[in-house]
Amino acid sequence: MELICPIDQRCSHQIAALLRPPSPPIVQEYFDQLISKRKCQGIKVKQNGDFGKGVFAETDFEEEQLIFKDEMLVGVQHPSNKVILIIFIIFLFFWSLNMFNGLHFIVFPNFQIDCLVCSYCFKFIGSIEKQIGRKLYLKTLGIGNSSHNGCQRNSSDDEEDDHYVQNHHSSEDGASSSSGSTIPLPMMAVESLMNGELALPYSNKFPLPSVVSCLGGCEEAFYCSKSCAETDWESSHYLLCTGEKSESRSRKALLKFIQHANETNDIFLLAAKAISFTILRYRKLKASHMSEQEKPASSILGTDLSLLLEAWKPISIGHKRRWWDCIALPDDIDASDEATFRREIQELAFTSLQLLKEAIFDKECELLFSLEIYGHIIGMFELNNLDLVVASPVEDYFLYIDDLPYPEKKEAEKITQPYLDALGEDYSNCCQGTAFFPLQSCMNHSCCPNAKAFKREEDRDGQATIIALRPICNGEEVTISYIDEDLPFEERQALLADYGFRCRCPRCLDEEP
Ligand SMILES: C[S@@+](CC[C@H](N)C(=O)[O-])C[C@H]1O[C@@H](n2cnc3c(N)ncnc32)[C@H](O)[C@@H]1O
Repeated sequence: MELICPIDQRCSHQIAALLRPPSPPIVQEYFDQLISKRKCQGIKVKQNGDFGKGVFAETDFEEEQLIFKDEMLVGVQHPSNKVILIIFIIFLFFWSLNMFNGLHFIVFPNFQIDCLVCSYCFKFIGSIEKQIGRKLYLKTLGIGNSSHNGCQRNSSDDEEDDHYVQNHHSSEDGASSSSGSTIPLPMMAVESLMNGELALPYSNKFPLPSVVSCLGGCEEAFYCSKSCAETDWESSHYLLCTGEKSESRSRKALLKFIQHANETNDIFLLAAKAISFTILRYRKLKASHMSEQEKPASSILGTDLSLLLEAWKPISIGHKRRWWDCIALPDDIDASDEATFRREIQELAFTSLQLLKEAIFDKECELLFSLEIYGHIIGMFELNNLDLVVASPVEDYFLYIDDLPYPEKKEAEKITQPYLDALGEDYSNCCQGTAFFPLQSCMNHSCCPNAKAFKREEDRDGQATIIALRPICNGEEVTISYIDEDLPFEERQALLADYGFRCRCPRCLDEEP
């Protein structure tokens, strides 16, 4: 049965206008402004390279030098890395009623655990005690799915995306729990961490910003500052908040949409942010346009598409294809089943879109709710996203204790070791998610790259950080590797085929049989 999206049928011309790449002068102006805003004047986005857009050095860079940092346009923490707070609150409620009084020890199953981070900039927030206490609480609930330690990619992620892992320091040596499995802790000990009664030794060496609540009152978003809370609210959360002050059309529908995304693919949460971001930009543009013209809304109906095109510009600039056309065929799907697989992906996107439409539909921006647009937004994320990784201060804390001189270390460990044992290997879990970075997404691939996406010790938020792998001269293109470039030629080409292209970097041209 054919999927029919009425908006696609009715508005095919306007949808084609939204999907048409902006003209080169518009693209240039957009990136020049972005580079100036980011204060990364050492680079320029050029459009006339061999592979379309690319990032070029405008100065010389030394090996290991920071080339630029890029702020995400939209990003999400993976649901498996974040507590589902509704369950958490129910748990706390029963606990406050002393309904768990009979339970004197918490049993810690081997589940992946959460990181409490700012929902806008992804910095860790609260305190070392809150981070640890919360992790231990949640372990008792068994929230999350499969456990994987440290900051490695989820096994369900594509192997070919490994280049996008922004590694940070390894936790191979240093602090460790006394056994591979976790050791239960008395409930009181965990509770006193959570409510701030217990201060762990030396935790003041790792201060974290206090937790700021969501402006809409939801229990899913938390921030490191009022400014992050306000910026997130204005850029997309206003429509996607599930709290009392939510401006969504239906909170129930929104919860359904979120649940569906959590159960299927969190790329839908990112797509929802992109749509909400565009709707809110459109409303702002329209309001300022109206006040400039001093005319009522009805009189500028004819210019709506141009306002929507302007609001959509940051998304329109990203390289994109339809999700179900560009997604890599998983290894376990036979080539003869490819058409069915792609069809199922399209149906999944359609289901998600219907749920989102019920939750935040806006008649004036209805083009954004067409399946064609939804498919292209998700496809853009599929082709351009970078893994979001922020190292955990909890790991740093335990490493610090481990590095203390002997008498201090022994004293401190009397208190900290039971917590480390209860956390087990999960003590080093970092914040993980996925995000779209406008400048970084212009970087082309090379199998002999001169740069890498890499977080340094001081990079403790969700920004993308690009570092020179070797000296780079003024005028040279800055490239990263999307895959493991140490693989042989054919394997590299096979992995890059999943990105929809055959590599024509100097090394591949040289190695081509
Ligand atoms: C993330 S985008 C990079 C920016 C892109 N050039 C643009 O114009 O938006 C990746 C796309 O750039 C092109 N590309 C990047 N590196 C390439 C390479 N080494 N060989 C051939 N095409 C490449 C491919 O079309 C690929 O799908």
